Amino acid sequence: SLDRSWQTKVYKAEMSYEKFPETARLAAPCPEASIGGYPNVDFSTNEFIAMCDFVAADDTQLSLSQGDKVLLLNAVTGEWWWVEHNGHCGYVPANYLHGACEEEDSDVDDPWQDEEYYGSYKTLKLHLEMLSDQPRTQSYRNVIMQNSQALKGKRILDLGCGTGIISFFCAQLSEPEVVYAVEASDIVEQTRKLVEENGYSRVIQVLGQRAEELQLPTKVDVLVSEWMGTCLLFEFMLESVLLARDLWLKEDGVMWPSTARIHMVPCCADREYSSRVHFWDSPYGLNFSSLKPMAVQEFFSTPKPDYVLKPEDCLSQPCTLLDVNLKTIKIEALERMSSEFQFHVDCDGTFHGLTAWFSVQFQNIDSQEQVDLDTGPFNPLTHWKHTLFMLDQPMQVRTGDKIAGSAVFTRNPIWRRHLSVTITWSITSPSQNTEQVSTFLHTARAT
Ligand SMILES: NC(=[NH2+])NCCC[C@H]1O[C@@H](n2cnc3c(N)ncnc32)[C@H](O)[C@@H]1O
Repeated sequence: SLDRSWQTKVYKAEMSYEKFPETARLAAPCPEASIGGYPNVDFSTNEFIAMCDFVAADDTQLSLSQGDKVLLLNAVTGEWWWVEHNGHCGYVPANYLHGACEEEDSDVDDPWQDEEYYGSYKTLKLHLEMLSDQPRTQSYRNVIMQNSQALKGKRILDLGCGTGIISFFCAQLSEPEVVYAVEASDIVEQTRKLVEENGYSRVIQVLGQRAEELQLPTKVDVLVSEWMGTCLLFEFMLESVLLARDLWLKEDGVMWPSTARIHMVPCCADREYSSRVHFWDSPYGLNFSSLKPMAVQEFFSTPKPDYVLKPEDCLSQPCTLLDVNLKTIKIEALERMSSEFQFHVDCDGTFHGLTAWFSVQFQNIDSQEQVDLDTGPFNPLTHWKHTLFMLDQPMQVRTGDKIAGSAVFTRNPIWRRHLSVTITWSITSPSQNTEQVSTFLHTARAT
């Protein structure tokens, strides 16, 4: 029979390895690292911080609130650690905890990992990938074309301009008074040359600095930026955009994108599950199935940021988890964003995981229309692809079943470009009228 109890899984979305692989060395391994074989946990300090609330499921576990400091007494397994907090001891899921440092600021000397981050944008690789992404780049071009009249004589800030493509669209398709093209990585030297060689030096002013240090002669009418990362938020460049908004956008100024949404859908991901887990059943006729739990742990405790979801693998209509208004959202709201969801399964199949993607909308200046860039499975694929959150244990679901729960996006209190996603869900069938029989934590240790 189908296990109907609540499941919770914390995915630590430290998926930056593709972008700046050096991050791996940031969590310096230490001699004790052999405890339970965690490659990246720094045991030199036994103080850890709870990265999000944890509700004990029984009296052997210890409830914590986000930010609580605990003492690690025994890293019993990769999943459960025996810790002490305010005189109480108990088990806590290891991946709810982040290595605290004695002096908060000294050990974490680069919480934004800016060296790796801007280092990854100084070469052409990522800029080629972004410029080659037609749906992405064409959306910005369409917005500027549709607002060509409204942009006449306006001051525009293009934040994180990269090679300057958005600034070029503004100068080429309209007649703004000025476009401030701001770029912190070394690619900016090339951008300066491109502006010169394309004859836009009178309109486009290239500023080689971080948005955080930006000094402009006046406020601007339009703040346009392509800041979206995997799962919308990853990299948290959004914080820089909101900072620039608060400092340099006029009261009645326009944000492009104007709104941003995260969408999610339950899906079948049989190929992914088979190739990583069922593989161990009988490689070369041998029984390696005892490795399956380790495979689930290793491959499914972080989201897969480059998944391509096919429409036919969706098990229900998608839902919108977050809907952010970029003119009004406050920076502190980014620390923790949560949302309930409810999916009505509309086809029989295997529920392997949940896939997320984002869409952004650009509000026209002089009309109600808007341009929509939707990176989801029903639209042309973009370089962001989709983000797959795999369950540890797939479940059979049938038409009419309901998958309900919540997703919490928790920004990493220490590594400021990272986030964790905690997904809690339960499945109920029309035939079954049982309430949730128990709440148990299904966590996975992230590397
Ligand atoms: N959509 C994304 N995920 N990435 C595409 C835009 C990122 C571009 O903005 C630059 N960039 C990112 N943050 C900043 C900042 N705070 N100040 C200036 N440039 C920045 C970065 O160097 C890169 O060229």
